[in-house]
Amino acid sequence: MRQNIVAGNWKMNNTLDEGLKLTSEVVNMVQDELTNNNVQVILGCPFVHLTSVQKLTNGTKLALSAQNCHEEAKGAYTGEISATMLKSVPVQYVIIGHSERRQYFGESHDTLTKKTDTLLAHNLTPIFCCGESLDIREKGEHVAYVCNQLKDSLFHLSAEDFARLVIAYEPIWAIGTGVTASNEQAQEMHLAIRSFIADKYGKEVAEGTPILYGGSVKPDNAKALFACPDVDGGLVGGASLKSRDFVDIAKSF
Ligand SMILES: O=C(CO)COP(=O)(O)O
Repeated sequence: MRQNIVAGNWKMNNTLDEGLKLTSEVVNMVQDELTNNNVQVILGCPFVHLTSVQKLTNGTKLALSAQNCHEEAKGAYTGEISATMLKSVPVQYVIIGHSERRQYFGESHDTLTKKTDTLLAHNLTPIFCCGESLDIREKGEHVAYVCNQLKDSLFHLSAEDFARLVIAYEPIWAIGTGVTASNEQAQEMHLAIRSFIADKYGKEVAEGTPILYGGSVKPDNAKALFACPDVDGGLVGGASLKSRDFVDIAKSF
C-alpha cells in the first residue's frame, strides 16, 4: 500500500511564535485523534521556523518539510539555503517546483532537475509540484502539459531514484482561489500522471508513488478527494494555517 500524505504548506505566513503555537496544537491533535497509521502528516514551514518546529515534532508522528532549497550543496549564494543545511535540522521533505516559485522566481525545468538530484543525494524527499494554468486547461492541453513537466525535470532519474519522490498535482487555477478541482478532474489527472510514470518506469514504481492533490483542499472536500483511487493525499495551503482544519483534513482518509 502506498503512503498517504497530508502536507501543510504554510508559504510565507506565521511569525515564529504563531508557527510554534500552530505546531503545538497540531502535534497534540494528531497525537490524540489521528488513528490511521498510514497517513504521514508533514509541516512545510518557512526556513526560520524549521529548527524550532523540529524540536516540537521530534519523536511525534509529524515530519518536517522545507518549501525550497538551492540546487548547489554549498557555496557563495548569499541568502540561499542548501540541502546540507536542511538535512542538519533535520528536515525529511522539501517542496520544489511550486507554481509560485516557477512564476515569481523563474524556476526552470533545468533548475528543478538539479534540485531533485541534490535533494536525493542528501537523502531528502522532494515533493515535486506540477500543475497547469486555467488557460492551458481550457485549451484541453492540461494532461500533456503536466506530463511534460514531469518528463522535463524528472525522467533522467533511474527507476530506483524516481521511486523516492512524492508528486503533488496543483492546478494553478485552484490554488488559493477557493475553487477546488472536482473529484473527476483530480482523478483524471492523477491517473494520467500515474500511467505516464508507469510507461517510463513500470507499474511497480507508478503504483508506489504518492501523488498528492493541492488547490483549496478544505475539511469539507478532503474526504471525497482522498477517496479518488489515485489521490494519495493533499498539499494544503490556506487550511494548513488553522490547526483544527489541517488535522481534520489529515483525518479524512
Ligand atoms: O499551493 C497550495 C499548496 O502548496 C495550495 O494552496 P491552497 O490550499 O491555499 O489553495
